[in-house]
Amino acid sequence: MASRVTFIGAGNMAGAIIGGMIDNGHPAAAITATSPSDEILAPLRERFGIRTETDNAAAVRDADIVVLAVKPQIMRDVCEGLRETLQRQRPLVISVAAGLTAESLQAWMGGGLPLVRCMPNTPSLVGAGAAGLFATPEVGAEQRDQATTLLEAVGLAEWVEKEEQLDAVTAVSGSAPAYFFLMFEAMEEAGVKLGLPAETARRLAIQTALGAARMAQGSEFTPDRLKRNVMSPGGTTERAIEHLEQAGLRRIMAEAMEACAARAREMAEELGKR
Ligand SMILES: NC(=O)C1=CN([C@@H]2O[C@H](COP(=O)(O)OP(=O)(O)OC[C@H]3O[C@@H](n4cnc5c(N)ncnc54)[C@H](O)[C@@H]3O)[C@@H](O)[C@H]2O)C=CC1
Ligand SMILES: O=C(O)[C@@H]1CCC=N1
Repeated sequence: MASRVTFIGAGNMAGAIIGGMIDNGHPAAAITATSPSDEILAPLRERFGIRTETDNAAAVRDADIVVLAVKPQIMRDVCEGLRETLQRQRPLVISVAAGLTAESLQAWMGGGLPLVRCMPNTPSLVGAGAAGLFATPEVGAEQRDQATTLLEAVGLAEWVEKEEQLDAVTAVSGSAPAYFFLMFEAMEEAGVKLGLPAETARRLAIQTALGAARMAQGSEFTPDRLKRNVMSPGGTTERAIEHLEQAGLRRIMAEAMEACAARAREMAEELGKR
């Protein structure tokens, strides 16, 4: 029988995982999402046929897995509100919140719960998510498999050994869809300047990213080798790549990703256990 999964919070991230689960055949009747606002829940009910609930505790009562998918800033209130029910029910809890440490989450939930911290991303919606997972000592082998099954249903799931590695995962994949969307915007704008209609430039840029990702995924060649295969000596690509390297693309990426991971650490400090 499929696990009964309750999402506390029904926003972008929960919606993306739910959409991916439904596409992958998880029964809609075994998925519940909560939000204080039925206006948020109605479209999810209509689109996916899942169960919805405005009362968090009621939605947790029959859950095998509870996914905490609210903004980090309200996580403490939400966890404290669920403490009694979670301690009684003892489901596997998966937090997708950036930053918030297992120590804080456990303290707010009353402690000792099987807790997985997960950093997913929104391409989960189309089955192409990339998630990092970290298990606390309370998580048994079967629950680890449950978390793997849930996240693999919507993409790639990679376990990390140390909790702090999740901040790096946030920089590499959690936040990273936005880097590529920014790149699409920039390529479209530049394509328009070069004389293409915006829609044509956008379609070509997106299809090229898809093609490059599919070629690189599982390839026997490194990205560097694949890049060199496009660069004819003295040709056009060489000129573009030289420009990107000289303009400091690698440094810019490193700095942006360090800022991302630093913000996750900062959020853990700001919002952490009190
Ligand atoms: N958006 C993204 O790409 C990613 C987000 N995350 C994490 O996912 C979490 C949620 O982020 P988003 O989905 O982007 O936010 P969002 O703002 O889209 O969704 C939050 C949801 O929580 C609901 N909510 C508010 N108060 C609530 C309460 N008391 N009880 C239950 N539900 C409540 C809201 O109605 C909303 O549906 C965050 O902790 C974030 O760090 C993690 C990875 C990627
Ligand atoms: O921007 C954020 O804080 C969340 C976490 C990773 C992606 N979105």
